[in-house]
Amino acid sequence: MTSTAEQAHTVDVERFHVYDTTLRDGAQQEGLSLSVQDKLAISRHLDELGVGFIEGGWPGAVPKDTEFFRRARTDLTLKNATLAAFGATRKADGKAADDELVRALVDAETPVVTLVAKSHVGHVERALRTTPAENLEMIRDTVSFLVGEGRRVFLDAEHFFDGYRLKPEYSLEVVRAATEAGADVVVLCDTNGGMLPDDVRATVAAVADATGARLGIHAHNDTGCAVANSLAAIDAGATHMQGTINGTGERTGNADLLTVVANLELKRERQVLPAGALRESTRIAHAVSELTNIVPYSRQPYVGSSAFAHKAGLHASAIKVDPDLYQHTDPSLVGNDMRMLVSDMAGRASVELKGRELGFDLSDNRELVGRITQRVKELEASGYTFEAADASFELLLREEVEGERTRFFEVEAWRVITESRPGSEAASEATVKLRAGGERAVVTGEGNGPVNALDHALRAAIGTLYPEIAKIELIDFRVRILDASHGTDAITRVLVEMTDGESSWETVGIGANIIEASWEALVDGVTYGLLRQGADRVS
Ligand SMILES: CC(=O)SCCNC(=O)CCNC(=O)[C@H](O)C(C)(C)COP(=O)(O)OP(=O)(O)OC[C@H]1O[C@@H](n2cnc3c(N)ncnc32)[C@H](O)[C@@H]1OP(=O)(O)O
Ligand SMILES: CC(=O)C(=O)O
Repeated sequence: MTSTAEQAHTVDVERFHVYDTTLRDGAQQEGLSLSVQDKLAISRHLDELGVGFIEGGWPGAVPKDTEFFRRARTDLTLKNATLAAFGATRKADGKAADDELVRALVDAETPVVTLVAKSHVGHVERALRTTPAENLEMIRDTVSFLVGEGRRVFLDAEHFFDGYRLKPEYSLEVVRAATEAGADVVVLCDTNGGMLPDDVRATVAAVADATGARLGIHAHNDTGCAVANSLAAIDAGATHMQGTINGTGERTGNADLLTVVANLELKRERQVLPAGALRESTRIAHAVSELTNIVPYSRQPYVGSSAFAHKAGLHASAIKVDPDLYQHTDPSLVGNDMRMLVSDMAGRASVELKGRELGFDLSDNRELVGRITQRVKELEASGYTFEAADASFELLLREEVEGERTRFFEVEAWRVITESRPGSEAASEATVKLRAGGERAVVTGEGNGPVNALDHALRAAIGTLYPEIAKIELIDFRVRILDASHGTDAITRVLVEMTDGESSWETVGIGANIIEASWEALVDGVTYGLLRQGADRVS
């Protein structure tokens, strides 16, 4: 079952196990439901990242997981990772060989089986409702049966840290029983996620000392310390780390594997993934977010879109000298990018760096940069926001650089009416009057709402002159009332997101009237899209 590539990788994988449980514990997150197809796709990403082990699920208990392991045999070719099936020790007072769920683990045909076992005496007595001695027997019997079936066994010692605090001798007995029966690694689990790094470090060191077993760590994030606890355990000698991509998992989640791995490689100088693989982490974090249907967390360490985004003017001015002055590491090492945010907190350096990001060299024009900075501050004070509307900022910047606003058409007027009749849904009709290519157009459009109707009318008015508009699509529309105390009199801010299928951009509009704000954002969005498409201006 081991390919040449696997053998070439064996040394790294064995020295330190990066064990991914996104497909099992990660899928225990509220709201997350993975199909077999999703699991296969995520496995391929995990393999590209170079994790050593992929825990695919619990065969026999969860039908989808049984099917995943069946499909994996034919549909999954792994270069780096080894598949692990997860399950529990046999039931009390039975035999592992006769236990249906244990047999399902064998039937999954994975090289590795990870067994969850009780290691807290209180859980043995109250949750398993058996004796401490029988629990040890369940562990010995199940581990040795699976080893006899040719499986490599890892043992997840559930509630280990709480159990060790209550009755250390019993928890140590569990570690010894598992290793004596043939388990390769005993993974100490902070199942309830209540530990802090000092407890974890001290316990792992004491258990290693008392048993000599190879230890792993499985940390949950209930105290916000899952990553710190994983690192503490590794510092204390654990050589196997379990985590999930983006930290998904039961309750508050598991240790984010990407953060732990980046910390090990970049802060501890311990290579735990194949050379260069860390640079794939941002891409893989986003691919897994997509597959798990979870909006990426922008403030996620290392891989989040805000992880290297800089808003404060003073930060930007230092970054202009050297990015290291305000960044803890080089974003490219994890496949991320530095970004400048332009807002009312920007200074000249922010605008200059943002300009550079957009392809404008403003370095020798202090007066121009100062003017743009001032305009941004004034516009933001009136309700605009440019950090979320890069495209509106670029149009403003071009206006200042080129001395005129980029326009593909001149709007003369627009109007919308919305009609509601009993028994049918309200519908809108918009009229747009504009000039483009030396011609005047007066066009109407219908839609299920006023913005939709305006969008249709605008497209109809310029579609012949600018066929590129067919590629441009409105994909998101967000409205925010800026001064809630004014109720319906308040200023409204609208953010519009558009795409041409290759990339997306956001624009902003404000107004006392929601439709006025929307129209401004819509026109800027279409203008920016035509600019991106390289449309020839004919107005
Ligand atoms: C810490 C973790 O996250 S471990 C992973 C947890 N994951 C899951 O639970 C997801 C999959 N689970 C399932 O599909 C089901 O819960 C099953 C198939 C495992 C069990 O289902 P059921 O038999 O219907 O029982 P239920 O879900 O109520 O679980 C209780 C049974 O599990 C036993 N049990 C609980 N913990 C363990 C354990 N660590 N090892 C072995 N058995 C255990 C209990 O003693 C009880 O057995 P009993 O019915 O013979 O008294
Ligand atoms: C095994 C496991 O998922 C836990 O103890 O949290």
